[in-house]
Amino acid sequence: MATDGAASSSGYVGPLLTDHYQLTMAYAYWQGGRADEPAVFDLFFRTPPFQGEFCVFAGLDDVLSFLDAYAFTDDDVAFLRSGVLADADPAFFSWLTALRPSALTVRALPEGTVAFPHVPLMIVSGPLALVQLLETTLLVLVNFASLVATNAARHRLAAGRAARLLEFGLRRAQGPDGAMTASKYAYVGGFDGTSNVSAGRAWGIPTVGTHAHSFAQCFSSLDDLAVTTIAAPVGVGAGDGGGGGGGGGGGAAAAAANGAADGAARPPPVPFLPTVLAIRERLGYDTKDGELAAFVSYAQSFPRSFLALVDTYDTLASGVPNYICVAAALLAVGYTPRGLRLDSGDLALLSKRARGLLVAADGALGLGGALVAASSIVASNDISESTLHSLRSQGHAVDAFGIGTNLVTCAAQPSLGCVFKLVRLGGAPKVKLSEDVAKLSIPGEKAAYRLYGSEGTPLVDLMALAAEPPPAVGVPVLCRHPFVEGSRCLVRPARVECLYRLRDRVAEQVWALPAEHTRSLNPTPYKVSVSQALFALTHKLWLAEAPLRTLS
Ligand SMILES: Nc1ncnc2c1ncn2[C@@H]1O[C@H](COP(=O)(O)OP(=O)(O)OP(=O)(O)O)[C@@H](O)[C@H]1O
Ligand SMILES: O=P(O)(O)OC[C@H]1O[C@H](OP(=O)(O)OP(=O)(O)O)[C@H](O)[C@@H]1O
Ligand SMILES: O=C(O)c1cccnc1
Ligand SMILES: [Mg+2]
Repeated sequence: MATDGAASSSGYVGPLLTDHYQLTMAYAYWQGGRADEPAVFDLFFRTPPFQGEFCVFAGLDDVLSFLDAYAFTDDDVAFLRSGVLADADPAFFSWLTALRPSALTVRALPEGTVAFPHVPLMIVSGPLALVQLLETTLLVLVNFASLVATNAARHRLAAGRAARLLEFGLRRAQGPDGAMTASKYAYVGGFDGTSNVSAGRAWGIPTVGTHAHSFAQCFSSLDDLAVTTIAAPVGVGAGDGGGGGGGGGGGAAAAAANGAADGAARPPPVPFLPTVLAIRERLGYDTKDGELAAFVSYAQSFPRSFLALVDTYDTLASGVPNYICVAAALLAVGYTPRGLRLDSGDLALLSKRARGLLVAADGALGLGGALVAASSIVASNDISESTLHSLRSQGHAVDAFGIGTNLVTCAAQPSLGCVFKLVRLGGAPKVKLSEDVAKLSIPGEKAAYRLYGSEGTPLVDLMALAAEPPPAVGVPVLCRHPFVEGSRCLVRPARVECLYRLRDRVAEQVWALPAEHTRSLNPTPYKVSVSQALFALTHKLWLAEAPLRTLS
């Protein structure tokens, strides 16, 4: 994904995009002479989202852009002096403006890594007060990005590898920043394109689009057509205007086909409406003229990427037959149509019936399969992960799904609970205690490894102390449940992967996980473990730090 010139989704990202208490703590650390003590914080989640067992780590690109530019400006300082830190020693502000990201070390999973609970997604080391100041910003940059990337990956698992997935959520997202972040990280999570043109510009994500109901509504009869011809196709590959699914990039292609781009000599336009009407006659369709006129008009503008929304009036009685007439006429003229979009009703049933109509018309017109092959069926309308599972189990003929609201708003779970916890200070490991065992933090500066079995599938993630030697291939390593003493196993890895290194794209990783960890209903937990040394340290610290209550 291109990232140049698009440092982050939002203009708000900077040192003041933090919680008030981070600044007050930083001041107190500074005043107490502790600001520069070397500290290590882990950023991790405890519970995977969507009642699943995995999360796709995302947001690193935005985190690194934020850190690269990290510096308090004079304006920032003036604002803090006017309120948040009104009574602070002026020398603190000199310290604050001198802060630079070069004092930090960030170890992180690569963007798009499949991650599991408690294994740090990022480990940030540096002066205590500076790292503390980063907490909220890193969390806001990682939480939603990872949530939406995970949501996208789950939609991908539900739709299957072959389906094209198009993100249509801009109008329904949580504001412009939510929309931009969702478009960006849905792509990281495995979507193929977005309708969001600004995201296309910012990150090079392919943009796609069909048309809305309003376009069909604007035509009442065939008399609404300004012309009845279509530009003659020019050059080779007149019909190949890009990938299937939603139409993309058709405008330039159509302009060129119409001879509008450079004014160069073009062949004269060829008759089109008569061809469309002859096909309608031949197939014996009785369809709405206004809708047909709309499709003809759209095809005239986008002859290489014609994709029609077919449910404005009656999907099977009018929309699909009208699409067939225009698409077959495009084929007759020498273009390749793109497909149709269903946006209401029973999408399994309608997609199969639409495919049936396409097959029948293709046969009746003697097209040898060209109409069927060219015509992608796109479905939209409040599609969710569970709709995709249901459609798959029913059987359907959809080639591409346009998904908005449920994807970008993460309606099934609106937030991810990543946290940022101190695990080491001035050389000493630190824990945070909790009544809830799953909320205990694992102390110390850690390394993490993914251990693979002989079949190439991941078996377990192992956290160890950074100072420990890494596990070796073929050598059994004791993997202990971080919290449950009796739960442990010996793993003889066929492959050992250090998690804080470059990895494959997310799409491959989610499919590589055994299906029991990725199924949508009651998935089996993936094993996350700690080494014997880290287990011993964790439990020693818990005992040392936990107050011993006297009951009387
Ligand atoms: N075969 C199917 N199995 C399961 N869910 C489906 C199936 N077909 C469509 N859906 C889903 O059912 C819901 C249908 O919603 P609703 O009844 O509000 O739409 P509609 O009446 O068909 O269309 P609209 O209200 O946009 O005109 C959508 O979430 C859609 O994705
Ligand atoms: O349903 P989503 O997954 O959010 O996908 C985006 C929706 O946005 C568009 O229409 P819109 O919903 O604005 O109008 P409509 O309901 O009349 O189709 C499109 O036709 C989809 O239905
Ligand atoms: O291009 C489309 O079909 C589209 C784009 C955004 C939202 N709904 C549909
Ligand atoms: Mg809708």
